[in-house]
Amino acid sequence: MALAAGRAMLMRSGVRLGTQAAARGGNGARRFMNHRVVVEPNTVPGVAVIKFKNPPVNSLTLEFLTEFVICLEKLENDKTFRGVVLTSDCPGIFSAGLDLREMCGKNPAHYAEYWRAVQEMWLKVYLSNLVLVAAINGTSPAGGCLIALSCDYRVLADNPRYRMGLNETLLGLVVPFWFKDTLVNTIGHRASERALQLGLLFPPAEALQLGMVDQVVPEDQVQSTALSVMTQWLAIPDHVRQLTKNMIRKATADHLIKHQEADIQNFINFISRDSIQKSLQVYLENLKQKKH
Ligand SMILES: CCCCC/C=C\C/C=C\C/C=C/C(=O)SCCNC(=O)CCNC(=O)[C@H](O)C(C)(C)COP(=O)(O)OP(=O)(O)OC[C@H]1O[C@@H](n2cnc3c(N)ncnc32)[C@H](O)[C@@H]1OP(=O)(O)O
Repeated sequence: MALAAGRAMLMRSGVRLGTQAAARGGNGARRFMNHRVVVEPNTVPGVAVIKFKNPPVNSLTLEFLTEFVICLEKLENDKTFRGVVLTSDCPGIFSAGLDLREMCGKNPAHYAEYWRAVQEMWLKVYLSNLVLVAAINGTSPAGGCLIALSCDYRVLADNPRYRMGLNETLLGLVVPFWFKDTLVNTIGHRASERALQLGLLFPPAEALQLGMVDQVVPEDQVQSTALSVMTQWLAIPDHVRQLTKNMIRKATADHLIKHQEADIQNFINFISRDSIQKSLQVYLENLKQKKH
């Protein structure tokens, strides 16, 4: 169902599924390539590595979200895969979060389509039957952080330039309740109150201390650590682990599922306000200015 919706979304946004290519890597492994998401089976049996490849900053465009959901769905349906490592192909950036241009100067129909894609991506990641390990090899604000928080385990590169957190208030945005729930479930209520209101982005040592990530390792060991953690998780039989994960996460996901349409309407109303549009434009302008 989500796959069909995703395909329709891709068609609407002009992305041709026929451009997906399959090739053989050096180790003979099959390697699926979309435009923006690369899926590589790994040397660890049953484990794939998804690399985000939406340069320059892996922002979560509608096309990216659609490809990502389709990739995850394919891996879930392929019984040879039990775990996935999520990482980035863009140096120094895991994901810059939601694509600000998708939320700026568009019409309500576009905002509705975009927000549904964000919701569907989160539900797919958060409730995945696969073991998901985030190998966070770069900065990950807001929506990028949400993806990592929705995985089962997080390994972050020990680079003081990398920051992680939900910084929505710094953009003049209110954090969606399910982003908030995901953070609270990870770092607890009090730490979330402070982090969310101040829009804090944490360097690795602080992210570790807060429990936002599970491990901080040297940058060149992020993926290998994620793969060895995966081996530990895969030692548990899938069905008991999946039932346990579902038991823990279901209430949080159901909260969004129950209010999905209202959440879309709230998003449209909020993002369409002149004051919010101005804030986003100023934020984008500031990103440009800092280059000069
Ligand atoms: C009451 C009801 C409430 C209902 C809910 C309502 C609203 C909530 C809605 C949404 C929640 C929002 C979630 C989000 O994820 S918002 C996005 C947050 N992301 C950020 O703040 C990151 C911004 N980017 C950066 O800080 C930096 O770009 C970087 C990631 C640290 C990388 O820095 P670097 O110096 O390497 O690159 P540049 O800054 O030069 O960027 C290159 C290029 O990319 C453009 N860009 C960067 N980030 C984004 C983005 N998120 N979306 C779109 N485009 C982005 C940047 O502008 C540059 O473009 P250019 O054309 O100038 O080359």
